[in-house]
Amino acid sequence: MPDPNSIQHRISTLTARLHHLNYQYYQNDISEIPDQEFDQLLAELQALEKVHPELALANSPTQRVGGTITKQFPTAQHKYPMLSLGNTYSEADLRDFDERVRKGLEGAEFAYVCEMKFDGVAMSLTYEHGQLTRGVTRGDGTRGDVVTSNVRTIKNLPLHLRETPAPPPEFEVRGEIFLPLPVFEDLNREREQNGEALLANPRNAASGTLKLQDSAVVASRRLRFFAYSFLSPERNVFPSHSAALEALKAWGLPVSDTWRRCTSLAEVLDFIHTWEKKRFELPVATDGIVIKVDDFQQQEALGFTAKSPRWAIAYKYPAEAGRTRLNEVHYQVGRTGAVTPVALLTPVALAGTVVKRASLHNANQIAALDLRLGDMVFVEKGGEIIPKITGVDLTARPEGSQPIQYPTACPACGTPLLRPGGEAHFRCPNDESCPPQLRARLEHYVSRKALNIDGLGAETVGRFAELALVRTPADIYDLTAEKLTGLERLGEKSIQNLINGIDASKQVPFDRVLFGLGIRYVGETVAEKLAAHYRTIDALLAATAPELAAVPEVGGVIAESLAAWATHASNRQLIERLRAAGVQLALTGEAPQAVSDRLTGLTFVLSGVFEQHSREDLQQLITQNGGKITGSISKKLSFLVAGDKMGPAKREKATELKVPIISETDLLAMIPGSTEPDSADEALEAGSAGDPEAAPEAFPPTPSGSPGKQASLF
Ligand SMILES: NC(=O)c1ccc[n+]([C@@H]2O[C@H](COP(=O)([O-])OP(=O)(O)OC[C@H]3O[C@@H](n4cnc5c(N)ncnc54)[C@H](O)[C@@H]3O)[C@@H](O)[C@H]2O)c1
Ligand SMILES: [Zn+2]
Repeated sequence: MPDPNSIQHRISTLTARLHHLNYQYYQNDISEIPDQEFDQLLAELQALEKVHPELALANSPTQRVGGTITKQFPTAQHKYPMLSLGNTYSEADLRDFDERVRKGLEGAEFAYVCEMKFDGVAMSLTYEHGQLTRGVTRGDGTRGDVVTSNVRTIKNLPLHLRETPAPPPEFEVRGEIFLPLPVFEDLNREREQNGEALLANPRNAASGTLKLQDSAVVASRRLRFFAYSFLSPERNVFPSHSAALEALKAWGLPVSDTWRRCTSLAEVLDFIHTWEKKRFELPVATDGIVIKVDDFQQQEALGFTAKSPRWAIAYKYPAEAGRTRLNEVHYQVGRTGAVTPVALLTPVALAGTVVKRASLHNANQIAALDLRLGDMVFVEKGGEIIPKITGVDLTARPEGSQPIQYPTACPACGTPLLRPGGEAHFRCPNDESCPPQLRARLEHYVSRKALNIDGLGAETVGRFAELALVRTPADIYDLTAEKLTGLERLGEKSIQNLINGIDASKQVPFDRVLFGLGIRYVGETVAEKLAAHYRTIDALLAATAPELAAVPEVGGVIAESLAAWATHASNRQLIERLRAAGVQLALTGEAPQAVSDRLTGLTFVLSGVFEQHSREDLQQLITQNGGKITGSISKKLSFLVAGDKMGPAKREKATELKVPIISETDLLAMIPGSTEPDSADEALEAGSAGDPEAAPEAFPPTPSGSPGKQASLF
């Protein structure tokens, strides 16, 4: 018997991790890991909770639908909860599902309906007397956001239904809102040209669009809808799901005609195999198929778990792999000089998109794969994540090919590259004048989490850099309307907006300015800690490396990097020019700034002694991220954060009330940035499409976001 303490620990770690991933996924439209990995973690938690139900935390992600509601829209209660779907990647699991259904129906005959699983945003629509009256998102499954005016802009969605056969006076339709693939590709092409980060997938794009407040903008985005379920207060309107689908179609609702009624598991598997490749010809992203028991009475007999129906399951297709030729390796230079190799491939269709580039991470990986130009390589792509090369087809290796020689000089400025001991990346040390480094630093300076200059996005500042209008952040403050007049694509209004934005950025607090300087390893959290500790840039730059290293959260590596930065004359000069421009280089007020609202709606009790942070620091972290500290343990409490030497009474009470008990590490895991070594910079440099910055202006990763991908179904 394994140690129950370690199981309890694993359960609480998994719980916190999954809560965090759900938050990122539904609120911010960010997938930190591929779906398949997420599903594995969830399956592990389910398995542990099954064996140790007494250790399961209240609120467990195995019991809850992932999304929540936002503050931007009115909300409404769902008449019938909008649940999730159990899912699997294996045919063996489908056999088990079939077995369970068979048992549940006690040998009665039954049929399935197989449908494509559209990868968009779940929507509940109400029709009254044939008129569309309401559109509500899944939200937390019980309540959702009322987004009727946005939904009304969807062109293939009828506002009035056809009357034959007569629709019931009131009913609900559920379905998926999505962005057609060609529209998505257009959008990304545009973004690429503008130098903006690409949207990871059509689901993010659809979800971001639906969260917009301005329906006119939503209308311009060409969203579409597919209906896949019918619900009504009147029972027995239809005998079966398939009959309902036909009626929906007759009323004029868009129903994808890809569905099929299957009378055996063999037919279901055949459907799965048929669509495995063919689905990429559809104009909509799909990530699997949904299998539902057809007969409504049988559905009712089978019922639901807390989270999903027992009469349906989703089969998800595994990450797509392909084989194509490696033509070239391109070397990108990032903000801190790190050189990232990117493979340029003969275009290959993979997971519904055309893949032309794949990440190679670093020189070690090229060597490990023994890659050669002209090789046929295997490329893999999960739903979201940037494609990667997983191997070489040695049988197709061109004759006389030579291992790829990693460059010894910077591809942009020619400076010999360095590879400090132990690091994976080669670096261009010419941080003072290597053009891509300068440009990336400017982009970082104006980015949302740094100075967030209105009217001056990454794309514009990049253009200014190319035109030699700006070289360093200080040059931004020398821009004037005269200097900008006459530039292409920059009207009078934009110029005024930009100048106002630059002016407003002088009010941005010191910690964000410090972050904006783009000093290696000084990420958001470290910048905050340093600003809080030293209060002024002068005090900070006067500190020695050992002094810096003594600040909580600031390790030796960060300290060395900062101290080295401070010794450069050009950096000192930059600071003086920013000072002269009026940029905040010292903390002013006392009140701690909100950093995020990742913990909004959550309450915490801290108890015991903590290892990594003082209790005060943890309290501050929680409040800065929107959470609340309360004194006593009640049923409503979201989490008890247990430190060393926590009193047994507290633990007992929390256990009794089923309040999840989490560790300091679990808490920190919910607040990204609080634990990461700030070399997360490296990941950003690679320009990943999974990058948190991937959804800027046009698709705000809404601070108080709304559910992205949602499950509905009934
Ligand atoms: N990568 C991550 O970090 C991360 C985090 C959270 C969730 N996820 C992914 O999201 C999934 C869970 O999301 P979910 O709860 O929204 O469930 P889901 O997406 O797996 O399944 C339910 C959804 O399928 C949709 N759907 C599409 N076609 C349908 C059809 N024909 N019939 C019925 N429903 C149909 C519905 O909108 C419903 O919302 C997980 O399986 C995981 O892969 C990933
Ligand atoms: Zn260089």
